[in-house]
Amino acid sequence: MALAASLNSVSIFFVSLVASSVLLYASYLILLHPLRKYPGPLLAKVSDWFTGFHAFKKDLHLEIFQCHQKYGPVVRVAPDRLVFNTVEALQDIYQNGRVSKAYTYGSSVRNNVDNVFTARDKDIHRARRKMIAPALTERAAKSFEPSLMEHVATYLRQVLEASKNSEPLNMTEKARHLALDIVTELSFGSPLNVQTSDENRFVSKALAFGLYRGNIWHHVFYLSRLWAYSFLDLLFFESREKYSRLLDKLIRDRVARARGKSVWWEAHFLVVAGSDTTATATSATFFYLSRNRECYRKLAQEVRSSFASAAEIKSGPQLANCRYLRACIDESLRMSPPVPGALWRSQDPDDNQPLVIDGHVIPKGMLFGISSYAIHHNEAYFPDPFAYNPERWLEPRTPGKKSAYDAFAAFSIGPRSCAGKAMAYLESSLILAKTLWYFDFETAPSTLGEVGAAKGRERAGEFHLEDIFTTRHDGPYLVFRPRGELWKDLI
Ligand code: HEM
Repeated sequence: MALAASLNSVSIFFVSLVASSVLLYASYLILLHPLRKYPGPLLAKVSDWFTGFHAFKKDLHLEIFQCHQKYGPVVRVAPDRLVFNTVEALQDIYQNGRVSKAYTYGSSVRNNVDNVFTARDKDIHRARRKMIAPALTERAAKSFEPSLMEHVATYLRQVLEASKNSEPLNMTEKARHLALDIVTELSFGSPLNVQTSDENRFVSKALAFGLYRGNIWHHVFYLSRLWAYSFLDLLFFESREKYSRLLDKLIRDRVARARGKSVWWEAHFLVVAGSDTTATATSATFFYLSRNRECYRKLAQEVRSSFASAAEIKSGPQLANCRYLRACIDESLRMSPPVPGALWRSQDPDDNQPLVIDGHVIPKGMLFGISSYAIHHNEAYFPDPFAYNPERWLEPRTPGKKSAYDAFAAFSIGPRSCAGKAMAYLESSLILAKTLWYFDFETAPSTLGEVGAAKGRERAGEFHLEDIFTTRHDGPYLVFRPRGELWKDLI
């Protein structure tokens, strides 16, 4: 009896100790922490689980947008993290030699080998970027173009086949397969052929799972160091291991001898970086064009009057002169950015001068970033931000006024911005221009036509994205009609 009573008081003592420590720590985070003056949700001030939970729900980009609406241009979204939403902050963060990628990128490092994406050290990053740069310059994109065209032709033949009996096509699926074939050919010199065979289609799922898990770790970093890592790996071991073996084989055949070498990780990263991102850009553009018929008509007119034949649709001055095409792609990237969340950064560890971001002195050790989705919907830079309006990209610059281009962050900016931008624009321009050359298209009838439109939100005109660092999405389902006899080129 006496033992039970003393055990009871010991447990009460420990529970009270834990509860008061938690309370004390929460009070410190709210009242005394260096970021205490910044507004934000209460849970965010005391725990990483605010962003962690939304990363888990895949809606963190929407939540950050809502936070800016509610709290203003600087919001505390975790005990040690601030998100900004201005052009000044975009420059101060990403064009700043005193700022590095945050430690959270370490959660994507495998076997202690950094790649161009994870490297935080500037010298290591420079070396990695130099390694991949020759494959991604504008000139390289041009010399890769014949292979790219072959994959686009395969896609066009599939569209033609479906058009014969007005079969609706899911453009997310088409764009994903096409982009994966292109980027694997670019990285390894041989494609996975997912457009024509389903044998390797599991790769897309394996990549998406890795990105989703990594995005949660970016926000609740310690999970990457805990049991969850091995547990989830065990759960998804098979497809990940299958993917690693496939990658091993592709690389062994072409570029390197063994897994674990740095080239293995660079090639792996290029597949991650260049597949779903470009697929999002093209599927989103198809979505917006199918719903904004005036934009569709203008773009079709531009493409059909700029070239005399399909063979002329290739990189060069004629394609570069299709300014409306570029405006449509940029407007889709604005409304539905393929990397929609905050790219976390911190002050260089060896820099001890005060760091100022958009007029705010940032205490050392804090993380900060900008969500492309949020800044792309900031009314100060993009009036009527939920309207698809490619014309905004064609307006002349007004001196002294921030233009759309100043706030465009789809590829990020600065030394860590996208290395594959030229390839991404070439790929999406060719896919869209060639599709509009050969076909007319419209949204599929009935409920299929609604797939892709923002689920459960009031803005049905928006292409719905799930944030997994890059994105997942579905649709739009489109029905194609060949234009005259032009299709005969394709067979
Ligand atoms: C529309 C398509 C694309 C978008 C929107 C996009 C966006 C981005 C963004 C936002 C980053 C910065 C990530 C960060 O700071 O954490 C990035 C980095 C990168 N992207 Fe892309 N990307 C696209 C396509 C591609 C393609 C096709 C490739 C190559 C085949 C590529 C290769 C890379 C590489 C190598 C990096 C790392 C750069 C560095 O850290 O130095 N991307 N991309």
